[in-house]
Amino acid sequence: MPSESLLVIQGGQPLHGEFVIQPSKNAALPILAATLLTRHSVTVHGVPQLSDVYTLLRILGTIGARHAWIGPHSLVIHTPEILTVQPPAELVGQLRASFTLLGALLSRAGEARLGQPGGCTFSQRPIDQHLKALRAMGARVSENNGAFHVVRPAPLSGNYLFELLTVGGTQNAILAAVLGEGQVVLENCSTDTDVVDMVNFLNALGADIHGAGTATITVSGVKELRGGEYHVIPDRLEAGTLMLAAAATRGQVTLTNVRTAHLRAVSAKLREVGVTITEHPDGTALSVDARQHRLQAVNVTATEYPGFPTDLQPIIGALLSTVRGTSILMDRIYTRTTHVAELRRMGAQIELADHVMVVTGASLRGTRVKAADIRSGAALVVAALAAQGESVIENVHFLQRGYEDLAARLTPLGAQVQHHEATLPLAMD
Ligand SMILES: CC(=O)N[C@H]1[C@@H](OP(=O)(O)OP(=O)(O)OC[C@H]2O[C@@H](n3ccc(=O)[nH]c3=O)[C@H](O)[C@@H]2O)O[C@H](CO)[C@@H](O)[C@@H]1O
Ligand SMILES: C=C(OP(=O)(O)O)C(=O)O
Repeated sequence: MPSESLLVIQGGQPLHGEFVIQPSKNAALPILAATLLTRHSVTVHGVPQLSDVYTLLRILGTIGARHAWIGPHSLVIHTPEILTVQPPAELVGQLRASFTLLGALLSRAGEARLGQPGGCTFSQRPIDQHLKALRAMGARVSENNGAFHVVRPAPLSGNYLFELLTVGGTQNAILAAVLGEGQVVLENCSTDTDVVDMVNFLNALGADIHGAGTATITVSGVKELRGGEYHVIPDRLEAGTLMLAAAATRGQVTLTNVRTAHLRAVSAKLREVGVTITEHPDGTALSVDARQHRLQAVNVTATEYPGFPTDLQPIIGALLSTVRGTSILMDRIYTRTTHVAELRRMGAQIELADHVMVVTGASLRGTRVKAADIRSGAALVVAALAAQGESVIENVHFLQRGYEDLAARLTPLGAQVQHHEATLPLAMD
C-alpha cells in the first residue's frame, strides 16, 4: 500500500520559546546550481536539509558534480568536468530552481538542454523573460516539445531590460554571463535577497558582477572561477512563517539566525496588526510577542522584495483569519489561493473576488485538510496551531520541500505536532 506523511496538530497552545531559523532554500538552490561554474572544489555552509536540495544534488550529480556533507548544513561540492548538458527531464521537472541550470550550463559548457522546470503549481509561472534575456545577450534559444536548447555561439554580451521584476530570470541571465569575454548590462533587475546572495557567492569565487541589490547589474565575463567557501543567508520565508505562527497563537517566540533587514516588510505588517516585534541590535535575532494583545485587521499587498513576500501571503491569511475585523489581501506576483478552500473547512471566512481575498476574523477549529504546495501547507500549519482541537494535514511532502522537520522543531515551542506515516488505501479501479 502507498504511504503518505501526515501532520497531526492539537491546536490552541500559544507558541513560546526560541526557534533557530534554517538556511534559505530559495538562496541555496541557485547557489548550488552556480557551483557548476567552477571546476574547483567549493564549500557551501547553510544548505538546508530539504527534499528540493536533495533533488538538485541528484541533478548536479548527473552533470558531473560530486558532493559530500561535512556538517548538518555544510557540504563540499566539486564538478571537475561537465559530463552532460542535458540532465534528466524527470528530475528537472521536480523543482523550479532547476531552471537556473540553463544559465549555469551555458556559462560553463556553452550549451544546455533542459526540460520544463517544476515546483509549486499555484499559478502560471512563465519563463519568457529568462529566454528573452539570453537571446538579447546573443545566445541561440530554441524550444522543442517543451524542452529548451540554448547555445552560446560567441561570448555573451549586450543589454537586456527586464519587462518585469523576476528573481529567477535575473539569476539565469547573470549566471549565463559570468564566464566569457563579454560584458552584459541587465536593467530592471530583481533586488531580491536571493539574487544578491547568489552574486555574493559568485563574486567570492572571482566573478566580476556589480550592482546586485539595485535595478542595474553589470556582469563582466571572466575566464574562470576559483574554488572557495560561502555561507548562505538565513531563510526569510521560514522566519516570516514563524513570526506569523507566533502571532496566530498569541504566543511569544524569539527567532535566531535571521537577518532582520530582510524581514522589514513582515515586521512592519505585524506591528500594524498589533504585535510587538523587538529586533536584536546586531540584526541576527528578533522576538515576536502577541500575548495579551488585541490584534486588528489589516490590508496586505504582496509584491516584489523589499515588499511583503508573495510566499507569505497565504500564511498571513491564516493569521488574519483569527483576527477580529475584515482584512483585504492582494498578491501582485502570483495567484496563490490553493489554501483557501482548506482554511474555510477550518471555519475561516474568506471571500475571493477578482484575485482579492476578503478575510473576516472567525474561530478556527481543527479538521482534516490537504496541503497543495509549500506555502499553502505552511498556512494550514499556522491555522492548525491556532485552531481549537485536532487537525490532520495531508500531503506533508510539500512542506518538506521548504521546511526542515517542522514537527520536531515546533515541539520545543509547546506545539503539539506529530509526524505520522499513514498507509493509504489503494484507489479502487
Ligand atoms: C518577484 C517575486 O516575488 N518572486 C518570487 C518568486 O520567484 P520566481 O523566480 O518563482 O518568480 P519570478 O520572480 O521569476 O516571477 C515574478 C513574476 O514575474 C512573472 N514572470 C517571471 C518570469 C518570466 O519569465 N516571466 C514572467 O512573466 C511571474 O509570473 C511572476 O508574476 O517565487 C519564489 C518562490 O516562491 C519567491 O521566493 C520569489 O520571491
Ligand atoms: C514556490 C516556492 O518554491 P518553488 O519556486 O520551488 O515552487 C516556494 O518556495 O514557496
